[in-house]
Amino acid sequence: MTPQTPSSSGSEEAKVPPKSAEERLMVAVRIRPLKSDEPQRTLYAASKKSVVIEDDTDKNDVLRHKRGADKQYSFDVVFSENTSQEEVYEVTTSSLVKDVLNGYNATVFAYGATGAGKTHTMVGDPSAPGIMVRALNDLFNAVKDKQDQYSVTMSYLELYNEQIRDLLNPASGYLELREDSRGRNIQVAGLSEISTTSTNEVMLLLQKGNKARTVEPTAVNKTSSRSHALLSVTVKHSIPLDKKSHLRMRIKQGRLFMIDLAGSERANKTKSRGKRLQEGAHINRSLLALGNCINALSEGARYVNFRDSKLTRLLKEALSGNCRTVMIAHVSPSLGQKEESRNTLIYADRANNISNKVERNIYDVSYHVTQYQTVINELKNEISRLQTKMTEERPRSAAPVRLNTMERNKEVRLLREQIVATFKEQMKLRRKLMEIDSHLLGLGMDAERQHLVISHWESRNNKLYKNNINQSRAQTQQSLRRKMKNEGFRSADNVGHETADEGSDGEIEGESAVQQAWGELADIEREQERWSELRTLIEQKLEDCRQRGVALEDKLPDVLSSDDEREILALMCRVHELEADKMALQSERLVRQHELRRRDLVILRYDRQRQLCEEIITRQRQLMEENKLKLPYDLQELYQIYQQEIHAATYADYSVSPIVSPDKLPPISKIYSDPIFRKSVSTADLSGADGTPPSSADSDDLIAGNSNLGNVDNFMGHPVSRPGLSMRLPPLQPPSPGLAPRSTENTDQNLRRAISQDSIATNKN
Ligand SMILES: Nc1ncnc2c1ncn2[C@@H]1O[C@H](COP(=O)(O)OP(=O)(O)OP(=O)(O)O)[C@@H](O)[C@H]1O
Repeated sequence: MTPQTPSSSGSEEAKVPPKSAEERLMVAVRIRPLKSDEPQRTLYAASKKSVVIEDDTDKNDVLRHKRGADKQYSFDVVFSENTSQEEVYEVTTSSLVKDVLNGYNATVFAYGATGAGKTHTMVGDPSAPGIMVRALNDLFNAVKDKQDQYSVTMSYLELYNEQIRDLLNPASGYLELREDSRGRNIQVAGLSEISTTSTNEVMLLLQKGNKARTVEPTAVNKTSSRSHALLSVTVKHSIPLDKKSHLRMRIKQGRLFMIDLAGSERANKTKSRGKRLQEGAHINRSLLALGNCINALSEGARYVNFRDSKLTRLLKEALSGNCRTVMIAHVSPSLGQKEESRNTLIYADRANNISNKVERNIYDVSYHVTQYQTVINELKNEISRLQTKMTEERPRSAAPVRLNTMERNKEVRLLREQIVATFKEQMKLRRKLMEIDSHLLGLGMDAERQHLVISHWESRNNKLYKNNINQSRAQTQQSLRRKMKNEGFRSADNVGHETADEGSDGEIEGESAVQQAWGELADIEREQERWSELRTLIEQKLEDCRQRGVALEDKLPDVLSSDDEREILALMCRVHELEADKMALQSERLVRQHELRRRDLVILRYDRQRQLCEEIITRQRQLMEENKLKLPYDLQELYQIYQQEIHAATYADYSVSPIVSPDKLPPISKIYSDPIFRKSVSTADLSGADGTPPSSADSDDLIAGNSNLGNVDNFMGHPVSRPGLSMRLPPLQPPSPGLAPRSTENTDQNLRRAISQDSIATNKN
């Protein structure tokens, strides 16, 4: 959603425009129509962006009237009483749906007093469907014809009396809200996430959920929602990064939350007693917590207490995280609801000041050969089991035909659909597992890089890192504490009196690099733990799904009676087989890619060795020339053959004849300055941009994988020389496929620092 221009608030003050990286919460106000039993109006839409609450003092009181006691509030948009459901959806939510398809998170929530029209806006009725129905419809229509690229899951929960219930599976009882130690990643354990791409199915699910919701009549609203309802739809878009195979994918994942809050209420107005009263108290408590959060956020408070209620914990991301959020505040125009309407407008006005940092959720994943092979084997087993069931097993009992043809056909069709559905679900879960494995692999590589930084530092300090990881971690922490203490002492005593024994800048830099590496490593370990847990969960789901499939297949022999039916199921198996074959082909391609990468590495190594030989020969020849040594004939011949070989390989494609005479002993390395040679030797950045022979510093840039870093020869002000090598050597590591989304820049710098420290130490010695 492109946020609308910020409007002035209730106090009519101009607002500071939001920072470019941030997006302000959009606030809309909807006024519901006056009811027949509500004789007097007190509130109206003054324009498309403002609402007026009339002063209810005597209109004949001229003096007071003149003072302009009517209060005007301005918002991003104000919907008057006769605004259609469609318009409300178009203005507030339709753009959010597009955003979600593009990988953004978005939330739209309805806020307001009881009976103000929240459920009408969010759910509506069959003749005037609300936001939830329209958004789901648009989402599913958008992905309808691209089911291979999109996966959509939905969940629907209610928060009733501070208890969470799954509206799609109410039998599951109360569910627990979980979050990590930092209060992030809030999840409802055991909530059903239903995966579907059928609009009809999703509408049925929504209806089912709405029926399960707790609704009771009160004096204010005959169908008062006694709970907060949260509908969540997650859309995952997988885009292949290599055109032919699906081995590397770019994933865009967006989530849309649609929330119908319960309305705040006054017990004397709702005439609530007993259970209703208790519900009202819970509703009010959670809305109060929400109000407090809105207050704190609108004032830019550094600490906002989301922990006061489950509602605020669930809304945390929408109010302060990576999420585009729209609040639709609902008000009644009735004089009898004036206080409630005023309160709603005040909170809506405050919410106008809240902004979120919004970014797209995009990440790349690569699938790996071994993962593919396991999946393919498992798929093949499934298929062969299914085939056995079809061909070998006849109906167990020579059962009389129990059902008529139509019923039987229906049964077979149903069974077939169920088997296909479980198969598809299995494929999806297997892909998910592969994604998780890929991510874990990426994390493992990240961890490896950090270990490398640390082990470099440790080896410089003559410690054996691998045997003493825990000890090393403790030592670094100890040294960090020592350093902090020193710094505290220094700052207290006024900096500028540093003594020589405090170590060189290089040591301090090295130490901070290693400390950073330990920090990164701890983060990576935590993330590894989280992803491993997720893996276990998906594995469990896959096993459940597989069991379901087996149970369905067991029914096959009983229902298949004609050869036609067997034929249809055989075709179905064929489709599955083809799917497995497709995966096998993808895997083969991956194997070939790996092989090519491995060979590239071997070539690079040979090339490096050859360059070293060239350098040695060149220097020897220089020495011979300088000392006027006569070459023995056989050596001369060898030089000649060698030179011809090199030039034949180098110039083959360019038809440039080498003019080199072995008698005059031109240095062989002269060929390095020839651009054609350099081009042919390697496409992997072997030469400097200006055509000069690359330096060892360039080589380090390659090792560190970052050619933008500064010159290592002058790293941290220290001259660093690399004896013996005047030419650039290609990196020994092949470029790793774009696996992990984590940034490696810091690691690279740290690694370079650690390596540079080594050289400094070598030079000093
Ligand atoms: N814009 C509207 N147009 C027509 N009828 C409306 C509109 N808004 C609300 N209503 C009607 O007003 C009544 C109360 O609305 P609704 O149930 O949506 O209120 P609510 O804010 O969800 O209340 P609660 O918090 O008690 O659940 C319903 O009968 C609803 O159909």
